[in-house]
Amino acid sequence: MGSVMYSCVTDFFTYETTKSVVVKSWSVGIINRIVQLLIITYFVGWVFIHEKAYQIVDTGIESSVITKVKGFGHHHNRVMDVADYVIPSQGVGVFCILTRVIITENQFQGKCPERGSAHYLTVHTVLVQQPLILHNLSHTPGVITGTCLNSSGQGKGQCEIEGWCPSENDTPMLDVENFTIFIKNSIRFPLFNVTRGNFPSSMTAEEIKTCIYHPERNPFCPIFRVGDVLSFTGQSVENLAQMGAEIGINIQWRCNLDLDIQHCVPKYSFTRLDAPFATNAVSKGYNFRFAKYYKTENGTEFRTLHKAFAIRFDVMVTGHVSCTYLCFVGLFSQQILFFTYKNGTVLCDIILLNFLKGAKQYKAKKFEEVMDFFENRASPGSELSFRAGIKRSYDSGAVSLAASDQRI
Ligand SMILES: Nc1ncnc2c1ncn2[C@@H]1O[C@H](COP(=O)(O)OP(=O)(O)OP(=O)(O)O)[C@@H](O)[C@H]1O
Repeated sequence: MGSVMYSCVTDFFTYETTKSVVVKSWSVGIINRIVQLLIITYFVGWVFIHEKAYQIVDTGIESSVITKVKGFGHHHNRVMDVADYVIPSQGVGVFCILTRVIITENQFQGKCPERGSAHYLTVHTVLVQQPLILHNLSHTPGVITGTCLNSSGQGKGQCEIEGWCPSENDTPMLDVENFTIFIKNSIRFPLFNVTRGNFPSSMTAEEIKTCIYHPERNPFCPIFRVGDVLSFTGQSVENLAQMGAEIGINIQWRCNLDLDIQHCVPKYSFTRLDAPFATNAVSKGYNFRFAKYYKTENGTEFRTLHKAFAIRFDVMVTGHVSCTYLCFVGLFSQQILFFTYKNGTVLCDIILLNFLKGAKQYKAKKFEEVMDFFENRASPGSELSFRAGIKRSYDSGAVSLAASDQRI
């Protein structure tokens, strides 16, 4: 029993290491060195210097965006505020600021002339010729009844529609240039567990209320003037406001964690996202309709229809974080344990082959010298030497092997 225990313990306290065979061959040796040189050149030149492989890079980012728009505008002698011209009003990352609204008040169900000009006259022509088609036309504000109103007697006039009356009429509005947008963006790089906000935590309420973003003078102010944002896109502000548009506000986080975390700051850029349609003949900008419904005292429903031209802002966040391996290990010191475990065998080999009593014998076992069979055949007696196989002679420290003339 005792001897079994003893053998278990001695079996447990063992160390395993790999055994290498050193082949002294010109041909294989040259190929080996050339391949090694190519691999080292590839790693140093391409992987390390060009691709910066000594850095850990991650583009995964978690982000949250909150917005708030402020400002006043005049429309039909009424002062409009944020509740009137920002949709939705909850302060999300994608929101619309109305720049022009066609308001058609007090619409009741009934029959009335369709408003507008040339477009609807064409419809009227079609009406006379093919009445059935008209029930399927989606661009009329109601169902066309087939009756022609206000006719000038020359085939021109207005179609009668059945639906919400009166139908909408074009009127311009709002000057949005001086509205301001507050953007609150918080991000996290999950790989490194680093969190950042788009304005300094030391910023006071006074500073935030008085600052306006400018790429050089005030790059970290989170308040953006609408007129500035539109002009940063390089587009005509009047055109954008007139027809509506989609504007991208990109917040780019490019952080190098080898530097102080204070250098991890946002960079803003602005683009017109619907630029490919800007010069189209149709659908140049962005607009939509919505209605507010009411009831009269006697219970009849009526509504106010809004056709809104709006600038839709889309706040997008992108991230790129880098860090060298040393910085990574510094951030995650528990990783060092794994690193140490992996490199434990290397350390043990160094001790075993250089510092322990009998290091020479261990080396002899670990590195076995074999002479090249074909090269050795050229010299007399060498075949025997090869068959004998092996000479295990090592200098202490480096693995230097000497050919043997010993024959068996
Ligand atoms: N669009 C904006 N333009 C200018 N300043 C703004 C804008 N939106 C918010 N702020 C200011 O930024 C600060 C932070 O806004 P936040 O909405 O978090 O606080 P608040 O005190 O509830 O804001 P509010 O002044 O709307 O009541 C406040 O001082 C606020 O006045």
